[in-house]
Amino acid sequence: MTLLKLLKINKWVGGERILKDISLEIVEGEFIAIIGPSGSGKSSLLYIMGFLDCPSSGDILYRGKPINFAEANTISRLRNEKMGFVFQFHYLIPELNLIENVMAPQIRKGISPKEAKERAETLLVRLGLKGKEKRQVFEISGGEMQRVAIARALANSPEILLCDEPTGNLDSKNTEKVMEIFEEINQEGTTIVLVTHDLSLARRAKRIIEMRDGEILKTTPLNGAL
Ligand SMILES: Nc1ncnc2c1ncn2[C@@H]1O[C@H](COP(=O)(O)OP(=O)(O)OP(=O)(O)O)[C@@H](O)[C@H]1O
Repeated sequence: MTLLKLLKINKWVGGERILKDISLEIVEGEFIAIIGPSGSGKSSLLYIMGFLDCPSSGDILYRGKPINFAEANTISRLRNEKMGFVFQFHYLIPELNLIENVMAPQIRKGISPKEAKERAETLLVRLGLKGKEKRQVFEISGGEMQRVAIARALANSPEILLCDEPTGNLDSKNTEKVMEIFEEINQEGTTIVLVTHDLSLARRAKRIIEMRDGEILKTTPLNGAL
């Protein structure tokens, strides 16, 4: 089943066409890596996939339904309920402790505090943070912060996890931990799109999309491409 379909997506920024006629289909359960040189449009494409930015032209379908960027409420509900995001910087809320950070998106969705707390606890344990649930964000390491960010991204059991250089600030040991978590949740059925500079990480995905100058240069293997 196709989860996300992009059809002839273009994005213009300040007179520059940064995405050029991008067509792409993401099937449920895929693990896709997007690679390419700096400035090739990887992040811009990921943002559009996550409805964080709107295209200048082209169509997007989520589970076959056209996305209308003018419907802000529908878009934000889809984003909150179906999508998870992990960025290079964790964007955790410093005023909240770790468990509260993971509870926050669930509370926003209307889940009861009791249920949200239980799920947050389970996720933090799963991500190796047992016993640190009540710590403040500044009381844990960078690798741990990124794992809390992943727990938060998984809090609402997203259908798709969109990750922009999630290991960009991590050492090799923490990078490995994060990649193992991604592989694990992908095996459990979560679709993943990972933007990375690192070819060795990209090779762990099931499909690699290579970008250059706002275009898809190559998709490996070729079968999923439109
Ligand atoms: N908000 C913006 N304003 C102006 N130009 C932008 C903006 N966002 C992206 N661009 C331009 O669009 C192009 C693609 O940027 P993008 O961040 O998508 O590339 P990238 O492949 O993710 O790069 P990097 O690997 O360095 O993060 C670049 O030329 C960039 O300068």
